[in-house]
Amino acid sequence: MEEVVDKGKKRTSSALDVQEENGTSKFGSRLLTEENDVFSQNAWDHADWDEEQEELAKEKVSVQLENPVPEDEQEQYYAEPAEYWNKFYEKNENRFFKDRNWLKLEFPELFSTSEATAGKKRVFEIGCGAGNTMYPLLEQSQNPDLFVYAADYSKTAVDVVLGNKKYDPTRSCAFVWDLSSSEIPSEIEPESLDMIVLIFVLSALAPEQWDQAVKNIYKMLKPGGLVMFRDYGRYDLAQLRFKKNRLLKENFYIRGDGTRVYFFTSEEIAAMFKGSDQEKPLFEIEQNAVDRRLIVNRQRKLKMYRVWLQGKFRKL
Ligand SMILES: C[S@@+](CC[C@H](N)C(=O)[O-])C[C@H]1O[C@@H](n2cnc3c(N)ncnc32)[C@H](O)[C@@H]1O
Repeated sequence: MEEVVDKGKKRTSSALDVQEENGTSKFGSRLLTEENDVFSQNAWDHADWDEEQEELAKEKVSVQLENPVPEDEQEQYYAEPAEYWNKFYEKNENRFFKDRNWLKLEFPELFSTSEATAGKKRVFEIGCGAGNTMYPLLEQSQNPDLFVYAADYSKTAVDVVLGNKKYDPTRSCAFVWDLSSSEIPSEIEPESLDMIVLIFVLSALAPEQWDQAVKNIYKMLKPGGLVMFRDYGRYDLAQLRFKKNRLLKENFYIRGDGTRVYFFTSEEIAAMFKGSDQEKPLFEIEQNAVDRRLIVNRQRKLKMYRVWLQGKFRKL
């Protein structure tokens, strides 16, 4: 099992170092029952989050709020955000392909599309990066009628997907597309998809783009189609580690490599998928969970929390 540990080194944040932690069972099973045992291992699942932690987190965030990115520097991060991801993929070459044991455990519905008897299924991985969902799904697929689309607004990321020797145009299609754009991609028919995968991508959008993103997702899914979502939660250690002059807006930051990241609450996610200007909700929420893990640095006696949100939303 891969653990996230704080090596206590000084470093600048990058999109590479903040998104992974694998569990061997649903949301993990390393339970801390005796507080005195806290430094006896490196990580605990379902960690309690008490008032003291909440206060500490708020204090850190209030320092960040008082010291945002200088106003005259902010515009560049809104102007061409995909450029920073292009640089990220140029620089990191193959280091971003992750072995995701948790994917199948957390999203069995996704993998049910790959069963021999599943029939015609269409899945779309948005913000696909290197294809961290598409490739494992296709690799184990027994379903000749499964087709997987993958899109990213970073051309370099899409080139990485296309350049993978496992890329198979008879079973998949990768292309450049921005989730926040006003049109759905020409490759995809309205109401044609069974599932959409959003793993660590909504967090890269600016809050004013959420609405359009959800509209696009809604438009592409069949009625009854499912969204699989996993992303950063409020007060994740990656948020609390941000130093001064990295905050663009509340809970929205610029990493050292120029990529943007938002830290959500589950209430924000629920509101987003209900749809803002609709009386009738767009999606039924089947799961909207907080996955909180306590990460311990035994040497430095430090306690930190990873906080992820995970959701499953069904188009009504
Ligand atoms: C943190 S990475 C996650 C990549 C992949 N989903 C994974 O989990 O490995 C975020 C990805 O979303 C892409 N992205 C960010 N904003 C996007 C947008 N508006 N439209 C499409 N892709 C976007 C980035 O280029 C990047 O590849």
